[in-house]
Amino acid sequence: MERRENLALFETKRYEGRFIYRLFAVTILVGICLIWAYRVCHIPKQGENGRWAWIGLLGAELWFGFYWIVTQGLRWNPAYRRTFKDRLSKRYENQLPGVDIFVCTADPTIEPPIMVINTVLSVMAYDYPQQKLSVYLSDDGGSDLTFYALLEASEFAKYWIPYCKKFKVEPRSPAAYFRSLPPYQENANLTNDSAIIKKLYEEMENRIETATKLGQIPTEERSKHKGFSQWDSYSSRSDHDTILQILLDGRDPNATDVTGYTLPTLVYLAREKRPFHFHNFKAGAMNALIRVSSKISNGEIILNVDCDMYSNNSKSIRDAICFLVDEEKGHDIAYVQFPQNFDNITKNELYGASLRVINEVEFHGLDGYGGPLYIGSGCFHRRDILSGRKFGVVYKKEEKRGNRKEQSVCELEETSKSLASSTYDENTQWGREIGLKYGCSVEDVMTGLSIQSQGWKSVYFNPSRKAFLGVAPITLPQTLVQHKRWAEGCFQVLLSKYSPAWYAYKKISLGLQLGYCNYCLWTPNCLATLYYSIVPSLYLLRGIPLFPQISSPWLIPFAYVIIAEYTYSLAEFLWSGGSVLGWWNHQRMWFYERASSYLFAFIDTILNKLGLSNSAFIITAKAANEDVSERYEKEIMEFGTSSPMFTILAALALLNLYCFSGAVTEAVMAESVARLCETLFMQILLSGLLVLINLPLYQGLFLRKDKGKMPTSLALRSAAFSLFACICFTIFY
Ligand SMILES: O=c1ccn([C@@H]2O[C@H](COP(=O)(O)OP(=O)(O)O[C@H]3O[C@H](CO)[C@@H](O)[C@H](O)[C@H]3O)[C@@H](O)[C@H]2O)c(=O)[nH]1
Ligand SMILES: [Mn+2]
Repeated sequence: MERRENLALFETKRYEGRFIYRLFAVTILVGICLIWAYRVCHIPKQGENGRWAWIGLLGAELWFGFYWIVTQGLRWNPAYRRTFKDRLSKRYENQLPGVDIFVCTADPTIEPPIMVINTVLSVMAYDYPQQKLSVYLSDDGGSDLTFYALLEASEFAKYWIPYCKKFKVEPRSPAAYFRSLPPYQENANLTNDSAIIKKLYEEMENRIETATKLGQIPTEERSKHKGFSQWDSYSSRSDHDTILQILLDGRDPNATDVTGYTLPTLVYLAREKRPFHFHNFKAGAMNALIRVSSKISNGEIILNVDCDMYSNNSKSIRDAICFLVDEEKGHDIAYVQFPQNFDNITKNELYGASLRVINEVEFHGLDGYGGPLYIGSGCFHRRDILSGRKFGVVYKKEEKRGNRKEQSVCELEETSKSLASSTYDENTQWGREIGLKYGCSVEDVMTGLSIQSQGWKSVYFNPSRKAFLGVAPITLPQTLVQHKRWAEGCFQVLLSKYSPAWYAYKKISLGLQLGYCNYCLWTPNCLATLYYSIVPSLYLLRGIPLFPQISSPWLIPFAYVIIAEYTYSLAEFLWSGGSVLGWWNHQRMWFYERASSYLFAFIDTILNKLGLSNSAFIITAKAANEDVSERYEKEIMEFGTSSPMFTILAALALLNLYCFSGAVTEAVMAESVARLCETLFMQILLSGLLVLINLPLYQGLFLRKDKGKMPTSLALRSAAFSLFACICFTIFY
């Protein structure tokens, strides 16, 4: 017999080089302490120039140093996982758990139905016993167009799934698969099967796109399916009954694909919406899905994906199950989170949307301390834990599916509908102790933290063939708005009952607490960043030094920390598979997010706490017009709209341009370049770097003519504003 270790369904490895990293981190910490010491020892005396600016810098540097320590929780102890799917098949092939897959969509215009059903098809075609698979589409848009597309998909699936199995197709989203075929196959070399399936797909795509464009479904299609009658009582997307339709029933012996094999169950759900009942965004949708699916398929495992995140790896469901059914270590694991990757990232990732370092470094770090955050899409959960099972309570395998067998599809639909009513949650524990948490714009992070705080572990699995690919935002305003929602949500978590800073204390490991805080403290970063990007530059304009002179030994810790940290961050980025220019673009986004998204998130969270505003969920667009897409492909920054975020970014960029050029001109005129460099070197460097990183913004303000440039009114406004700030400062200081 094999030894027990050889039979484990997964293994965990620690990163070998972590000791070298730790040594490096200690030297940085020494540098940081020396910088603090310099600030404290050299505070200008009362009445001397720059005293308050100096104290402010001390505050900013204390913050940055503290935040740097927090980020160490993500790098100190990374873990890497590997699964053994062959062992899983050998031991469990006939007793694999049922898996319910939830796909969420919310708006047919910014989440086109054709994209949604490609995701649905990709998860229907998982390499998994089909009778154990159920796919639910939750449509918060309540759109008959999306329903129509799903109906089409349920027909196409009968050809697509057997085709995928026969040819071991990857990826199993038809659109992505046909895109991935090399061009020469386009015409001659397509096998007969491929040609047929491609034609079927294109015809379906055509019908769906036409309907979407016209905004209505052909009458004959409408009359073909009784499901459309549920829209008769529909008045608007925020006011309608529950619409529930079991399109394919896995129990039905006639619901088979063209080769006679069972198809997965496929369900369309638009939960009830009423104008006077708050629907809690995605968390509300997920909770309705948990309840409805418990009646219909009651799969032990739940996978959630966003409607744009198709499965790129037909095996990942088995990977996840290796963790959850492992006899020795499996029962402590509540969820398995896969990274979120995107298939529309350009070479140098202009908007830093790849989440590269988070995926390749930081989440492995979290995994070393008890497991990653739950970040929504791409996460496999145990149903009973989401439904409120507490850690330590012995799991009783209850009778599955209840009396489902005796019910007809119609009965089942009718009895399940009430579970998706808009008032179901009222006066229940849903949204609090059961299901996903309400009231936070990152419902997932808060839910994951409360699960981990009970004692459960989670697992991060990052296979080399990416498990899920989605659509990243392709304009600057979309990116900044998405980051604002994330930052605001994470800050809400910090201030909530489930705060990683106090609630989780001693419930999760210190490393994991730091890891959570790293994200939960994104928002307050805006203050120190704004301070650092404004004050030293203004003082440069007045010629007042705020950093050590170039000949002073105190410059060494500054130089060391800056050079070592930037070199490390570049190395980490390259190691994660990025390019040098990609890193540079990331640095820009780092600055933009802190100076705008996080600032607005900060203000909104405070207002929210004071009861003065409500946070909304602004859904990220997944489609764009050709003009915008073209500029995205060329990596030209897209501004386009007038947003208060841009006013701030533009004002900051221009302020630094004035200060930098002002200082340089003065030095050249007074022929005192050497003296200037000696005393103000760090400030020149800082504002010079800010000018350099803002080059695309200056172009957008003054040089470009296309539709993606900054609006002229905004350019004038921010130019005037920053000029005014500089003049006031020089005159009145
Ligand atoms: O009222 C709503 C609003 C949104 N959604 C769905 O939620 C998903 C995420 O929305 P998206 O606009 O794509 O937000 P992202 O910022 O890209 O989403 C990330 O961040 C969210 C908040 O943490 C997570 O829920 C997601 O899974 C994660 O991919 C989409 O499928 C939407 O259709 C709903 O179902 N109902
Ligand atoms: Mn998304």
